[in-house]
Amino acid sequence: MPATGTESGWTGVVLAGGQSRRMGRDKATLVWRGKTLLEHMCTRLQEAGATRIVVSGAVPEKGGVPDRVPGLGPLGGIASVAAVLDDGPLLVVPVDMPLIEPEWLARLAACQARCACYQGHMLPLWLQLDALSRRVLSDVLQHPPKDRSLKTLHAGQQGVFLPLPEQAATCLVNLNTPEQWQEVAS
Ligand SMILES: Nc1nc2c(ncn2[C@@H]2O[C@H](COP(=O)(O)OP(=O)(O)OP(=O)(O)O)[C@@H](O)[C@H]2O)c(=O)[nH]1
Repeated sequence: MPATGTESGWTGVVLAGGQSRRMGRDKATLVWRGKTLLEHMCTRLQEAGATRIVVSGAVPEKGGVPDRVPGLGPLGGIASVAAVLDDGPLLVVPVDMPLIEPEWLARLAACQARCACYQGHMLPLWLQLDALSRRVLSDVLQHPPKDRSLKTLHAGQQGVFLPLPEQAATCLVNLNTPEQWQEVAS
């Protein structure tokens, strides 16, 4: 199990699989300020209070929980991680948001919200898993759904979002393309 930390508290999960097609190279291994994006995200989660970090996706040289059913995107990655961990709280983040502020992750981890939102838009990858979403995830691996959107995890769960305030905008930068990467790296 490629995890570090203790068995108590909450587990931070970094989604680091996928194809990085738009970027044209593996986003997890891009180096920014002397560290890879994957290392940055692990650090952010630790700073937010995660007592264990798990990487989702077969990341070369870093270990990682491989996707059990390839091709299901982030939903499949999260389901694969949830399947190998105990029932403790999990907080999931993507690998490509290096400006994420630990403060907001800590707030999400500390409240009952399932997911953060900003200006009315859900941030589906800032995700906290509860018993219900774990049940949905277990079905995902056995019966892969047509709709692979993470929104399926939140169906019928309106009103359980943590709204991020205006000042959180800067940490929502998502690096998907070489242009976005250049902007942050330069
Ligand atoms: N474990 C796992 N993680 C994934 C998978 N697809 C995407 N991710 C992760 O989910 C987050 C959002 O990914 P996207 O930007 O939507 O997809 P991507 O594959 O990284 O990039 P594109 O190919 O350009 O769409 C990133 O942190 C990815 O590393 C997958 O199939 N498995």
